[in-house]
This record gives sequence, C-alpha cells and structure tokens, in this order.
Amino acid sequence: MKAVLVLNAGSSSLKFALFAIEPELAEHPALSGQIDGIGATPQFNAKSAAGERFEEAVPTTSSSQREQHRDALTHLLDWLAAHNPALEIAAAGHRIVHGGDLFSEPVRLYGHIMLKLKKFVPLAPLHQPHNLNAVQAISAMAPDIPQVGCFDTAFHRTQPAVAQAYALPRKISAEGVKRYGFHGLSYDYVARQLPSVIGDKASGAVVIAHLGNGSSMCALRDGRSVASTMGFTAVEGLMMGTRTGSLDPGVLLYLMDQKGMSSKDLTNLLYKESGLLGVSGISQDMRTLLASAAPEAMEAVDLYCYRIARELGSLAAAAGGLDALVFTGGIGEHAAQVREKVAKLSGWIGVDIDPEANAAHASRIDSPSSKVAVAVVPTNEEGMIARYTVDVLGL
Ligand SMILES: Nc1ncnc2c1ncn2[C@@H]1O[C@H](COP(=O)(O)OP(=O)(O)O)[C@@H](O)[C@H]1O
Ligand SMILES: CC(=O)OP(=O)(O)O
Ligand SMILES: [Mg+2]
Repeated sequence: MKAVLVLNAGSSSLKFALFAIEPELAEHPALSGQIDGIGATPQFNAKSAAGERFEEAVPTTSSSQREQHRDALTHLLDWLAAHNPALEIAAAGHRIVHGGDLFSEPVRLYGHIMLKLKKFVPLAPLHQPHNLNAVQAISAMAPDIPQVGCFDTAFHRTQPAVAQAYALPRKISAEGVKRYGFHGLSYDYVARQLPSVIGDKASGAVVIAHLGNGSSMCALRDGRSVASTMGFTAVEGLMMGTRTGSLDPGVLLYLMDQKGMSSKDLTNLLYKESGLLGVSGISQDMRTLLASAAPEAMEAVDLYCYRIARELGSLAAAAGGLDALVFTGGIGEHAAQVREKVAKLSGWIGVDIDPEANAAHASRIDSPSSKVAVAVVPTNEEGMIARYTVDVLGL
C-alpha cells in the first residue's frame, strides 16, 4: 500500500509521520515519531496507530551535526522498511519554514527550486538548513521518490501590504526585508477545523494562538491570514521557549556597543538563551515551569501570558474585532493555566472562559456570557503536509 512520508526537520530533531494514501489519505498516521538529540546522542522514538511504542538509540559514526542528520534519516528509512513493509513510500512531504515571497503554495521540489530556497537560510537559521538537508538526503538515498515542500510562510501571503511592512527605507524593504510570518501550516490546518467548532464565527475576526516551543499568533478574517506576530524571522512577536520575541532594537545596539557582543553572540542570545528559559533560569519547558515552586518560574509564565494578551489586543485591531480566540500547539492545547491567565487579562475585549471546560481541555471553553468564542483545537502540521503532498502530486 502506498504512503506519504512527512518530515519536519528541526535543528536537533527530525519529526516524521507516515500516512497511508490508499484507498484515500488517512486522517491519522500509521506511524509517527521523532529522532531527538541530533548533534549529541540521537535517540529514536515512534508510535504506531495501534499504540505500540518503539525507542532505540540511533547509531552514528560522526560527531558533526550535518552528518548526524544524515545518519538519522538513514536510520529512519531503514527502520520504516523493517517495521512497516506493507507501506511503500510513494512521496515525501517536507515542512520548509521559509518560502519568502516566492512561494504562496506548496511546490514539488526540483533542483532549481532548492537553489532558491537556499537563499532563505540566513532568514531562518534554526530551521531552513535542516529542512533542506532532509530533502537532499532523500534525493541521494531514493532519487525516484517525488518530494513536496510546504511552507510556514505561505499561509500569510494573503496579508495586506501594510501588515507585511516595516518602517524602513524603501530600498531595504524592496530587498525583501518585510514581515513574512510563520507557523502557517498549523494556522491553515486549524482554520479548516474551525467551522465545525465555532460555526459562523469562523468567518469573522479570529485570532489563533499557536503556543509551542516556537510561539506565534495570527489574526484571520474569512479564514485567511491578515496579520501575525512573527515577522522577518521566527524571533519576532511572542516570548517563546528560548527566543526573546519582540525586543527594543536599542537593546541590541547597547549590547553590541557597550558589551562588545558579536552577531553570533546576539543570535545565541535571541534564539537560544532567552524566553521561558532565560527569564526563569530553570527550563524552557512549560510543564517544568508550571510544576515548579520557584518564583522565577511563575514570573516567566506570567510574562509569557502577558505578552500573549498584549498581542491579542494588537491582532484584534488588525482583524477589526474579535469573534473567536483559539488555542493550539503543545502549550495551547495542554496548559489550562496558561489559557486561564490569558483569558483573565483579556476580559476587557469580551473573553470569559468556563473553568471546568478549560480544565478538561474541551474544544469550546468559553462561558455562556463570553462575547468571544474560545476554543482549543489540536494542530496537525504533519496531516496538513500529507494533504498538500497528495494534492500537489495528484496521488
Ligand atoms: N501537558 C502539558 N502541560 C503544559 N505544557 C505542555 C504539556 N504538554 C506539552 N507542553 C508544552 O508544549 C511545549 C512544546 O510544544 P510543541 O508544540 O510540542 O513544540 P514544538 O514547537 O517543538 O513542536 C513545551 O513547552 C511543553 O512543555
Ligand atoms: C517557525 C517556528 O518557530 O517553528 P518551531 O515552532 O518549530 O520552532
Ligand atoms: Mg512547533
């Protein structure tokens, strides 16, 4: 039976899912999992649709991160062939974080398209190089498998020009220094689920909060993106697991001029040492922080929620109102305390949640008196990529 392999390659992880496409595309993967710890000690985890769990170390001959990525993919393909011989990989679909202005739709990946996508590596240093390496590794190992790239930026190309602009001199803007927005595969998936969860409000003014390791929010009208908190890179906007989110650019000038920090130091600071991890000094993981008694842990969580509530006001302005607020992503789907704190700060705009529904992670958590529908919708970036891949290739 034919299947689509979906890959989402991050800096130190390779997430995968295998979806059967016969007789039609399956809603849930037959197998899914990830290889974590690439660059250190890679570890493979997977689960089957039947609930079987697998865990093993990934043998690697190199300490280089690039080679470990390749070893991880070889391990994955061998493992899939051994564990699911009935499913033949007919295509591969990739999450590619940056498609710039060039791609507003998923595309089949050929050599000339890969060259264009390489140009975006400096704009998404944590994601793009790994996304592209995964495509190249599959081409080398299995050149006959067609591959499709699905972009995090594509969903936001419907935004009006004013939402994509920075107040920079025209020459710099014309070179492509503008707001692209990310997490588009997640927003696209969630937006498609909304009519069945919030009815007619799905076509009104909606804000979706994708709260994971990377966190962002998107304002939608008629199910289309009109504004987002992430901009030129995936560091703008909300506070994240290890990223600052928006920061006065004057802080960077100060750190360069007065503290002698280089661009490499600043990249580490902005992407890897800040956010929940930096503010708490404890962890980037929301579960750990919510379970901690340390005041610094709660300070980090409070700042995270405050930033979400501030951006909600800004996005409601961009959408021209607020009919619905939707939570998704690892934190949005599972952290009832985060949703509760955000809702408390957002009473002024008509958000009120039902504590029991919230604690139960129900799909609708607004109280009967709430003016705004409040929903929890699990995201499915992998399912969205499988759908796009089947559609682009006509499988
Ligand atoms: N039950 C839970 N309660 C609170 N936070 C959770 C829970 N499950 C996952 N999370 C948080 O979700 C975040 C990871 O989100 P996820 O969307 O999986 O990330 P990624 O961006 O890596 O895909 C982590 O901060 C994790 O602590
Ligand atoms: C774009 C982005 O931030 O992605 P992730 O949430 O996977 O880090
Ligand atoms: Mg994510």
